[in-house]
Amino acid sequence: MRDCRGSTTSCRTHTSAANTSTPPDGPLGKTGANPETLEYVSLPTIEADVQVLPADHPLQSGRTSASPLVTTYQGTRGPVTPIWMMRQAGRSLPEYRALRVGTDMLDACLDPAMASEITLQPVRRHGVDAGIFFSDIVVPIKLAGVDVSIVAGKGPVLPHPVRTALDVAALPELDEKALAPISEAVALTVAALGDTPLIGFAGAPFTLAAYLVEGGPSKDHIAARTMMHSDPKTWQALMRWTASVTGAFLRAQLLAGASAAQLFDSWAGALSLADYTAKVAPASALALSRVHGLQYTAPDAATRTVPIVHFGVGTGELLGAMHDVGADVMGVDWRIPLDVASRRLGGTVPLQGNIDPAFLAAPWPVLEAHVLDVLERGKAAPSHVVNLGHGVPPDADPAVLTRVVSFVHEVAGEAAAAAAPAPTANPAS
Ligand SMILES: O=C(O)CCc1c2[nH]c(c1CC(=O)O)Cc1[nH]c(c(CC(=O)O)c1CCC(=O)O)Cc1[nH]c(c(CC(=O)O)c1CCC(=O)O)Cc1[nH]c(c(CCC(=O)O)c1CC(=O)O)C2
Repeated sequence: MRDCRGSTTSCRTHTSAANTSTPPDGPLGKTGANPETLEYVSLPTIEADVQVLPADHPLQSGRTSASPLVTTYQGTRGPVTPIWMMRQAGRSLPEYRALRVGTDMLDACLDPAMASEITLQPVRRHGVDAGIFFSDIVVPIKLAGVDVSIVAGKGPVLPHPVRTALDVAALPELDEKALAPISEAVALTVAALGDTPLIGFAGAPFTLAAYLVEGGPSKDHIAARTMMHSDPKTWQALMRWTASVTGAFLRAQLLAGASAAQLFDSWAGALSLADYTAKVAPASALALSRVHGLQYTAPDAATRTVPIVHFGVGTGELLGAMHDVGADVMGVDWRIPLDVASRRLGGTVPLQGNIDPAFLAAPWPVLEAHVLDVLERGKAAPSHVVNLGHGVPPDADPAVLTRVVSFVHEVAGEAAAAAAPAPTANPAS
């Protein structure tokens, strides 16, 4: 949790202890990258883009600042263990499938009324503790003017992969006015959500760059990892571009009313720790610098920043490095138990996760035992928001998802009741 109390002008990004030098205007702007060698020498110190959230923002007006999600992300354990699920909106819901008939995925993302309605569907149905904005990680790339589409059953496809220095130089800058449909959809959603927080999200620079270089989904991201090593200058320019568009996308969602942010580096698990730290982390820090400085006054009068979650798949070895780019909360996939993840993070970082999506189709007693195990292991962290270890599978049974949400709320409620002091018999006498 970053509490900017006492800070007059800025709240800086989290930086690594190794951060010693700050050469002016390196390849990532005012960062710690060495412009001579084009190698990152340390995590950058980047000045956050400071801005006080508008008075009617749900965090500033107090609608969501004391919600279970926000306070748990800030490290406080309350009587409710909040739960939401990645991909809670979308194909698992019949109401989504009905609404999407005849509308292309990216068109749906850019139709404010439709994106808002889809975001609200799982909140109404499941009673989750947050909405996740319905969009996609490639939306800001599309809004910048890059040719990208989402092919059903395959994922994002780019007919012109970005492979050379010229390709990178030709990438169009994102005109932030193009983000208007995103801001509009978020504003509509937040108005309907009341005191339930909305989470904004974006893809991290590496995961986006991997799509751009490969031209679509791939197993091992070998083309992207090859560019990283064989043409570091082009790689850095590409990472700078992706950091810029994705940072702007996330910032627009938060300014328009989202109460928390999640950065997805879904494919970072393909990287060694050394490559992640040297070639990727600085760009993720740069993207997050666009949202670190968004401040509000909390109910306890402290100046706080919007909570930021960082999530990746297969990133058990990278947890510390991914936290160091400036995350408040670490999302954990199903591969390592939460108590192990917490230990790796020094026991000080709020966690989110990590029900294995494979259990959703198991008989209820098997799923129930798994959820209880996740809740128990989550106690090792300062606080815990329940989620899946990755997205809801498209064929998941929505009734099972609702049951998991009620069960998590119930178990937490029972634990809180058991911990409360026993009521005194006949207090009047
Ligand atoms: O298969 C994949 O998950 C990756 C490829 C893929 C992406 N968008 C896509 C697809 C095709 C598909 O889902 O079938 C295409 C995509 N994005 C989305 C949907 C809706 C759905 O899953 O039914 C769909 C399927 C659309 C359809 O065919 O109807 C929406 C989406 N993507 C995402 C989010 C954020 C979230 O999960 O909470 C959200 C919105 C929130 C929500 O649905 O509740 C995030 C996303 N999109 C994407 C990635 C990259 C990850 C990866 O490539 O493994 C990631 C990050 C992640 O899930 O780890 C790219």
